[in-house]
Amino acid sequence: MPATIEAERPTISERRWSRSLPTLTTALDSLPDRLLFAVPKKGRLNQACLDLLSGSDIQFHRHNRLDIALVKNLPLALVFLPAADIPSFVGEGRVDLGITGRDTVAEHDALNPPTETTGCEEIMDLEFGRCKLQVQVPEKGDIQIPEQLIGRNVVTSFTNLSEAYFRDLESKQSQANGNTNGDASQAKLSTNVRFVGGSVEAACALGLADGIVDLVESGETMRAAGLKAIATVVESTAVLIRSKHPSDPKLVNLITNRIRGVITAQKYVLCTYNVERKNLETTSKITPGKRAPTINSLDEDGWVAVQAMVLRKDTAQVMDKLIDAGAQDIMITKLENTRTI
Ligand SMILES: Nc1ncnc2c1ncn2[C@@H]1O[C@H](COP(=O)(O)OP(=O)(O)OP(=O)(O)O)[C@@H](O)[C@H]1O
Ligand SMILES: O=P(O)(O)OC[C@H]1O[C@H](OP(=O)(O)OP(=O)(O)O)[C@H](O)[C@@H]1O
Repeated sequence: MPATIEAERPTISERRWSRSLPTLTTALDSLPDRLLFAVPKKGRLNQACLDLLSGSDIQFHRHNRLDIALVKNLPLALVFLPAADIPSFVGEGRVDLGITGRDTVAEHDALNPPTETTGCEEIMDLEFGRCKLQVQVPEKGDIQIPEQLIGRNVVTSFTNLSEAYFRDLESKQSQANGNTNGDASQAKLSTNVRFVGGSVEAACALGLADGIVDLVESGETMRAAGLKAIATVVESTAVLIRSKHPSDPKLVNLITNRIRGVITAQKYVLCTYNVERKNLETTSKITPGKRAPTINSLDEDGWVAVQAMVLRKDTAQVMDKLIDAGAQDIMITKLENTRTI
């Protein structure tokens, strides 16, 4: 059950609809008039996605254990799926829109290269869920570079990306050794890449692997397991993706604009201050705004009031610089929502 979105009482037709739902597949088939939007059902991206839907005024009621929710105020249905499966559903056009990690899209594409009609199109970087898929080895071991893992055991949940990564390494090494017999990239992989679904970091200590390929955010899990990173395979954040031919492109645009508005509001704050007109050129360079700062005259001769959007992460530095440039009465206001182009 989503924690931050307070569920409203379902309508009678929604209750009937959910009672009549035997499986997810038949449910999807019975929703021809609704755009389908996949969101991670659990895990690291789940809560941020629910917050994004709430900020975008996408109202829904999710019944306990049910992986589909009808949206009350738009012709949309949410489908709750494991993050790693979302690129397949979107890429094959079964679902129109989705939010997942860029790493999962890359993992899908490594096995199913996009064609003119299949594959996912990235609409927007959502700037949360930032992490790196990295090659890791025991900190105290003898392996220092990924080439030393060639021909050895590697464990991961990202087998397609890992195989592609080691295939590339093997092919480069083979060329460096002067091997020109045939296409090295088609040769059998000598590195043994094996799949595990979770707790990948335990594989080296348990003797299952010489190295792993796993996600790193803070690095705490990696260090706690006595591992160190020696290479990065992919850098990832959460992304909004769409299928190549969504059922309702206009609605896709509307949802995209709403989500972009929420993301912008999270990223920026509104900075207002008063400044003497003679210092305005300097302060405008500090706060150029997204397009240009808004400037209003003050009732006091020679003074103006300025408003501009500032990146939230730069707020303290911008305020320091404004003070040095002669600005006064500086205020920072949180943005609830935005619609900018
Ligand atoms: N430590 C992390 N920090 C930031 N983002 C992460 C982290 N781990 C995973 N992610 C992102 O979240 C996506 C989903 O990963 P997660 O491990 O939450 O999935 P899950 O397997 O569905 O959930 P769970 O691990 O709870 O079973 C990843 O593909 C990645 O994009
Ligand atoms: O660098 P950190 O901040 O420590 O995060 C990295 C960990 O997060 C993910 O696992 P998760 O906790 O989602 O569980 P899992 O091992 O079951 O996938 C990932 O697989 C790492 O183990």
